[in-house]
Amino acid sequence: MAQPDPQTAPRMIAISSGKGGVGKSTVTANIAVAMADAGLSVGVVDADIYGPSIPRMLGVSTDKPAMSPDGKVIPAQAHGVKVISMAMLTDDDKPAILRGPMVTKYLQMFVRQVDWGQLDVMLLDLPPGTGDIQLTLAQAFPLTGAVVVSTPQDVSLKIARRGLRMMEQVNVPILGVIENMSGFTCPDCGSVTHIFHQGGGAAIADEIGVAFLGAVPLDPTVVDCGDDGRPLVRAAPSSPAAQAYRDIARALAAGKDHMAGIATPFAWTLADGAGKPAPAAPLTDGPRDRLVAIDHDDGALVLDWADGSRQRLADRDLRLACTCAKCRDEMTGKRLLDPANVPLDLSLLRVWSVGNYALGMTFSDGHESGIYPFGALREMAGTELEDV
Ligand SMILES: Nc1ncnc2c1ncn2[C@@H]1O[C@H](COP(=O)(O)OP(=O)(O)OP(=O)(O)O)[C@@H](O)[C@H]1O
Repeated sequence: MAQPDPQTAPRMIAISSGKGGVGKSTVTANIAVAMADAGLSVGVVDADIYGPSIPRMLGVSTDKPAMSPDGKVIPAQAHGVKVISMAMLTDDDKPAILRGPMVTKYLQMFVRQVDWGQLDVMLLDLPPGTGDIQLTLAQAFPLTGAVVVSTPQDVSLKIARRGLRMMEQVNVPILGVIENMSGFTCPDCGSVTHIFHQGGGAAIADEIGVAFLGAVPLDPTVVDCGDDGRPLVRAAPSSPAAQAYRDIARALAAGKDHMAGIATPFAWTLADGAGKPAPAAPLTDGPRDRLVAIDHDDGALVLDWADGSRQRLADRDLRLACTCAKCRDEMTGKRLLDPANVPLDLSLLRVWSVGNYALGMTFSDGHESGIYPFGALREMAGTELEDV
């Protein structure tokens, strides 16, 4: 598999929320147009498979998309933004009833089988919650990071905190928190009055140690704009909410987090070295569970971590540590794999990235269903040398 070029791979940003109706899709549509207005090439994947609303908000047709001569789906386009959505593949009044694996298939298709051209930024409007689709995305794609949208009410903020923790667990960097419907914009004089609590989004961002990207005021015009397919940044560019969207878009487009750690995705065949990721520049901050280099030497995988430590994990130990459903009972955690059945001379054949948070491996006994999260690898007893 070809490695993405950090210079040309788009920033892939997931827009998420702990609960529905907090304005995540409205934020996505507006910051996409604000980024396009700033000269960036922007694609939006409406990953809200069960309730797609991006086409309506951007005013794009939900007709079945055309195909390019090389068999790719041609995205719709509006306000300088390319869009693909489930709404283009289903009838308006038929809900998408899909099981997890089908959702994964569609999302893969939306990202990889669409004729996006050269994008600077790809925004993924996630469905609300911390379920299957969010995990699927984190596993399947090398997300640059995720943004969490919340309203100022305590319940919404509490749920947002859960979303932030989930992203942390799967090693998706959190680019920041957006507080939406924060204060009310008077339709007559344009002044903003804080009718709910204020500052909860900033407090959560502070608590988790991530950026607070901005507060978007409640503005009745936003609703009409969403219904008319003309985002607020176009319909009322001088309103406080439009200004807030533009500031958020600028902060997200300029982030310095891109491709921190080794570039993903990669698939490395050890025998001939094909696809081996190049070492990344050392990181001065960020999570310690981030790989900056990977090698294989004398029957062991050698992992260099962001905090400067190096770990050597023997091929056979890695095979024995597999926690897939064939090797470990999912309910009791009891090991099902009998070490006597694992050859002493077993070796590692292939290593690949799983999202931004784990490695997949093929061993010489043909086993390849295990996923090794970075956190779990770090906890494995190997030879760990601090500060090499
Ligand atoms: N800043 C705002 N001021 C006023 N209305 C807003 C604002 N942001 C969003 N809305 C309105 O709130 C409603 C919900 O917004 P939206 O569909 O973007 O939420 P969502 O979080 O994507 O919801 P879901 O994911 O559950 O579909 C819409 O009617 C939208 O126009």
